[in-house]
Amino acid sequence: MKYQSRKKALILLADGTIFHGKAVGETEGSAFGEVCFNTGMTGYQEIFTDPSYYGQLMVTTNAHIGNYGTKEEESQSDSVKIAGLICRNFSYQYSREQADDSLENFLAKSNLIAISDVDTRALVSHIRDNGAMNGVITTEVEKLDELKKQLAAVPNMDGLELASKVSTKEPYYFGDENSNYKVAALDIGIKKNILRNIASRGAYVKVFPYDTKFEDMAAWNPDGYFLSNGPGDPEPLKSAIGVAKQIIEKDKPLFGICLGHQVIALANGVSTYKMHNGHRGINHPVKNLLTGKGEITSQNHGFAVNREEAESNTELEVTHVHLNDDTVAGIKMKNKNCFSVQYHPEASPGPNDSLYLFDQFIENIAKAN
Ligand SMILES: NC(=O)CC[C@H](N)C(=O)O
Repeated sequence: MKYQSRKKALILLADGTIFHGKAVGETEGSAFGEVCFNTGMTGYQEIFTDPSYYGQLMVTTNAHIGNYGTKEEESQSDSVKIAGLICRNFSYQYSREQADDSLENFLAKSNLIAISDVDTRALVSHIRDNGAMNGVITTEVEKLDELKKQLAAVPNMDGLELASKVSTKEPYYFGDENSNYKVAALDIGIKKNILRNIASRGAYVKVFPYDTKFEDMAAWNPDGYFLSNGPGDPEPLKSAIGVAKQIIEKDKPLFGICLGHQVIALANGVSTYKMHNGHRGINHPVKNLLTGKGEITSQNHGFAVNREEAESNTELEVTHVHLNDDTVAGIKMKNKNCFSVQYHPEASPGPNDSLYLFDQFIENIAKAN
């Protein structure tokens, strides 16, 4: 066995609770962030590279992580985006013919701090009962007092703007320029599989940096607009909220996913709030109130749209609800070409029940043209 005497490691939570573990491979150092957990049994590479997780320490509840290696095309962005990994059993060996690397090498390329052999069931129960909180994972177990001080200075996710940390610096194109339609996407943390899903339905996408003005997007003359998923609190995203307001005012086809959905709600004067614990997994049940059908969805969010405000807003209709806790899972505007969902129809990872939403977006664009 390669790592018989692995270094001691631990996770210290903001409330002082400590869980012990061991360093993964050559991992050394400390990583701070908001501790959150994902219950997906597959899709670790997609999760680790999803820009929405920027600044978060990821606890994977599946008992085995790494056992099918990694494969370039499964990454949802150009690098690992989580702040650190906490897992139960880390597999140094992998068995999948198509894999092109081990998870250990994949994470090492990003110098990610990862710890394993943690009692993740106890840790998840603690977070579920006490709510989302910051933490630090470390191999510097002798520096506990210093780490406690540093941890106290880590900002709370509530109120934190993070889209600027993951957004593209320059606009870029995705798809076939001879497509039927043009979609302008505001990158506040976009996942690759969203781009694939829009492009494969006959739209050429231009991706714009998070702080692009509406006029600069409109100058490309797009047929529709897209607001992406992304990390952090939606509330500080004043520029994106302004862009959404202008798209809505012009009644251009607009679709938003997750952070983009929250931005659309805020553009309509509906507030968002930090949840006790977010939804992160690939088996979240949602009901489509327009069709009465259920869908099993991929989710990853720690904020949500205020349901009472959304329901009493005369411009809006709540179209989807989360069946576990009745939170808002989707909205549309009654008299505008605009809709959004809190979850991830592009999956990656997760089920494909909700792919119809991309078809709907393209139909909305077609109707408007
Ligand atoms: N996946 C996302 O877009 C997440 C949105 C937002 N950062 C939240 O946690 O609620």
